[in-house]
Amino acid sequence: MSQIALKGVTKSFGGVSVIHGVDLDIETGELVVFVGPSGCGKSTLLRLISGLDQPSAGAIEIDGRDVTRVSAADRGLAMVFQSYALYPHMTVRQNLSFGLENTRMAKAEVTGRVAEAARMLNIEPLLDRRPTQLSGGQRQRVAIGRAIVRNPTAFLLDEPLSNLDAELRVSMRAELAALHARLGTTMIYVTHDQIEAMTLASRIVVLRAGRVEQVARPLDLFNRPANLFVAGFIGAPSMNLFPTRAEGGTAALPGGRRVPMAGVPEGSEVTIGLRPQHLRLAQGNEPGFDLRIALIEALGTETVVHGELAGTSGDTPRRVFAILPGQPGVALGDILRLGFDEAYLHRFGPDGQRLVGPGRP
Ligand SMILES: Nc1ncnc2c1ncn2[C@@H]1O[C@H](COP(=O)(O)OP(=O)(O)OP(=O)(O)O)[C@@H](O)[C@H]1O
Repeated sequence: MSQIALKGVTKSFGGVSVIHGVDLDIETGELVVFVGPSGCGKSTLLRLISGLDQPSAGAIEIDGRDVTRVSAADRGLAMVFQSYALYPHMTVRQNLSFGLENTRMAKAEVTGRVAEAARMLNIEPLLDRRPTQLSGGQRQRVAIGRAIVRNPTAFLLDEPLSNLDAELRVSMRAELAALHARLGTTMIYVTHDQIEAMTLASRIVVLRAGRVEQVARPLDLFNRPANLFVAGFIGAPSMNLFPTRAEGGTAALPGGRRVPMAGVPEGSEVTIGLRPQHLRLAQGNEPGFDLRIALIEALGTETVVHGELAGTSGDTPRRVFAILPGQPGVALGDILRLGFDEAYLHRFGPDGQRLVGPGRP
């Protein structure tokens, strides 16, 4: 039995439908991350699970109990927001204990839980300060501490790190991963940050316009995107997608190289995907396609090349990204011939869904 289950959950605001029949099962102890473009419904879905909003149709179950009409306070979940939402007039200690005192918990129990959370989050020296006397990272720790002391069934985190600077995000990300491993409590986490999603998640839920596009473990999502949307959304820079046509069991890529494309009707419009990191400088006479370099991002460990397909006709030349290892010594305007291994090809059918079959992952 899943711990948190969404069954046909739908949400409309003033007649406008924003969540369209979402089904989702989350197991105990998972860290599930919601990702998707701005406005796709990540926060709305989290608020529906938390009980801050009510679904228009469908049901939400926690530990087998239908909680669809149960108030947020009685669902046993704890929410952590991007904005921290700390009480400014209270000390850190009071911020941590306030919610528990309201439940009439015994004082000794409250003190014990606050001390344990403060120790876990390394905020013991800050207990007598007010939020204005804390850095952003410290405030976020307090917000997480306030969730921990409640000993919730699950944590719901809405972009908890997005107000922090880049360096702090990285360290807080590691702390959150360690915290999750230590507590073993289910977490549902909304983020815009793909690195956060890839590194933290047990499974990622990719949403688009209020619908689930794919639910999978991070590397499965990267290696086997279910459709063109997920292929283009996961991975930065994005997967290169080449629309083409199936002819005689093969399909042509720019530059003329033909690759196997069995199992689709002759003449179908298909798409071939190649990740930037799977393109490499062609060896000898190896067939490939020619890219004119339009931009170079030299990162030291790797070089991201933005190229235009040489010989592309029409007004907008096709952009192709390649990630080359190290510092290959390329210059703007150079023409590179890029090759690839067929094992790395992604194939999508006329409906945009991944083509799977013998010999294809
Ligand atoms: N209270 C509301 N009233 C009306 N429309 C709303 C309300 N809350 C959200 N929406 C709409 O629902 C859609 C989903 O919003 P939501 O905030 O869940 O998206 P999101 O994926 O979290 O976006 P972002 O990544 O930008 O935070 C949007 O079109 C938004 O405008």
